[in-house]
Amino acid sequence: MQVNIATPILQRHPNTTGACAEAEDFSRLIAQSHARSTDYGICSRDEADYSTHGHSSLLAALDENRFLFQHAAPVMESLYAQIVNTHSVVLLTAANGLVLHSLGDPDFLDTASKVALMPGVEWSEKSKGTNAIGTALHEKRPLLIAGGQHFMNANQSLTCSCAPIFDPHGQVIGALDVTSDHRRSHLHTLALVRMSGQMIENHMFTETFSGELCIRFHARPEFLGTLVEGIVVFSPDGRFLSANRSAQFQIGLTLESLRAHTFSSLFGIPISRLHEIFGRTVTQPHQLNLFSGLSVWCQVKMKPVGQWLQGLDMSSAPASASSKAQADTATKRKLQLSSLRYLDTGDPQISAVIRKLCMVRNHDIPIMILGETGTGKDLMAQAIHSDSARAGQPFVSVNCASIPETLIESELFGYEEGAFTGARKKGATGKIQQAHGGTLFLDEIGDMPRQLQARLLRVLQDRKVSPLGASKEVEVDVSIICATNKNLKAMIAQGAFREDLYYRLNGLVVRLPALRERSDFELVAQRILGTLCSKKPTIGLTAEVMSLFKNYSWPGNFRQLHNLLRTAVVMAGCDGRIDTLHLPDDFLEEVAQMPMAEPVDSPIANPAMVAMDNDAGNLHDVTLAAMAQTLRLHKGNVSTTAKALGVSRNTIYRKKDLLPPDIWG
Ligand SMILES: Nc1ncnc2c1ncn2[C@@H]1O[C@H](COP(=O)(O)OP(=O)(O)OP(=O)(O)O)[C@@H](O)[C@H]1O
Repeated sequence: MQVNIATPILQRHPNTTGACAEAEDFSRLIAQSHARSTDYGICSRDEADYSTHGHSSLLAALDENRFLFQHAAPVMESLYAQIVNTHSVVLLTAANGLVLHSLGDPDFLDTASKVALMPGVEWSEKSKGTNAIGTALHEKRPLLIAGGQHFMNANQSLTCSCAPIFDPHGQVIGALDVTSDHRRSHLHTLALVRMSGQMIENHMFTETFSGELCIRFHARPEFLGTLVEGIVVFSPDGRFLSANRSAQFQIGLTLESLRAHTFSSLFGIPISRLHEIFGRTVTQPHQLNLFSGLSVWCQVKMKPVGQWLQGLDMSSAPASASSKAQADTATKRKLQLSSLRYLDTGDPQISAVIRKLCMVRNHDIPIMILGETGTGKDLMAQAIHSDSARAGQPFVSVNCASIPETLIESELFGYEEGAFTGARKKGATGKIQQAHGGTLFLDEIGDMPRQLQARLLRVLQDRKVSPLGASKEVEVDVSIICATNKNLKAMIAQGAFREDLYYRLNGLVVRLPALRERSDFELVAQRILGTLCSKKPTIGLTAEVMSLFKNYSWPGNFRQLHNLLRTAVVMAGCDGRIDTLHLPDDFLEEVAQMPMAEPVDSPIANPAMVAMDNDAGNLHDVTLAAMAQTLRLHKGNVSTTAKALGVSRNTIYRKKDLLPPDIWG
């Protein structure tokens, strides 16, 4: 087979200098990969195996790689936005080369290879021979594999740029790849892919070590806060925990070698001097010298002095294997318990909501959760609290709809002894005060009586509460989350809800999708079954039941699904399979009366399109008009527009050139 060795590798390897050495290095790498491919028993003339791993394996892989997926998905969107219309596909794979997610339009490929760029197909070297994904994962370095450099003839129409992705502990957990037709390849694509991979790694790194002492540095101050800054984290007593790839590069040591270091051995000063030098919890850049003599600008994020000193052990002993293991275990435990992440089960709308919530975490921005009844607003509020710095403090929930109007004032604000007839002898602390230091969750805020809305507004503005009958106000420090299934804007228009209160509460508004809108139904149902049968559940749903469930509208959302499954599990037993005979008659009757589901791209499935079709007549024009209108409504956001119209994002991207340019966000 002809191997093209002229294509330069776009990565400067630490042990080589100059383009010649790089080309030699690369041709050796390709030759070794081809030899491995032969050893795996692959023949270059074989027909490529494009079979998928199956839907349930893919779901399990998505669940297992949720941390990676959650951080990679938004980066993939922006990477794709940069290469849209270049006949390319963006792929995310797990560490074994299994494609987890793809963005883009493989229409440029012939039918067989089109299928290969889909979730569920494995691109390891063992399965496809030399290819960018499998070989980059094997070599643990970014690679561009073009046309004839692929081992199998079947893949030689492709050019692929791939960067492996490392987790915050230096393990390869997946790969990011852009694949295009080999005649349309661009050398700069690999640089884009590498930068995007680095972005994903930095996001994961920062989130994993959010509570640790974090030093960001670069030799040039203008690079602080950019993708290329080094990030290194230490425990409060100065033991090295981890460093991102840029930090390893700048310091000139691998993660393994860095583990023998402490803060003081790396930066040449005792950790106890950090507060003296930097003074505040988030600092201005300051110059320090690395042990190699290189002077770098540093920005430090650390806990306030009191908390800091509590954890400070001045011994600064080097990190032992056991301390690393402890740090790893603590990080893993934190990841497992992070309940926002637990709720992120793969639906893109929910992932987007969780991403936004993570961005505002710990900024005490009031959060408003919208959604139909039973969509998990309460659960989400608890997850926000337990993932925040206020997690150890109270989470106090007030259901404004369930407390009688006459009692809601005293419930919320509390009262002093003898404040009113029937008051308790010693008075009572109101819910707002009970939440001091923690989070106050105002559920069904749309049902708050109008005269109390003004009092609540004052509390939010002044951060003080005055219990009934009290002469003094009490200061309160609470983070506010509210939820409603009502249309507050319509209520404002009708004078039933105060506009000023609305704008106090809506720091970040998130909408939870209804169950029928979610794409992760199977995983969610399996999770609920898991909670209902705690001891090694083997229970599942028959294909017929799953199909019924997927086509049902679920007006009661999770609550309804939960109740239905609870009864069904009792009937079927935890080792059985839930069949239609385990479902309640009224549910089956309702399902039987439902109209047949329409294909999602059909105008019949989309009332907006139907309405316009009557007026216009040319379906194509109507479709474009509906897309333009919806894109405007969603401020150019393709994902939410696609969801609203019930079409794929690709359908919208395909029409990009036909839509007015001013509507893109
Ligand atoms: N993502 C989820 N996975 C599994 N079960 C869930 C999920 N979200 C919510 N539930 C379950 O659904 C039920 C209703 O959830 P929750 O009370 O949070 O909904 P809600 O939107 O606040 O409802 P309402 O508007 O009626 O107060 C609860 O039993 C909850 O445990």
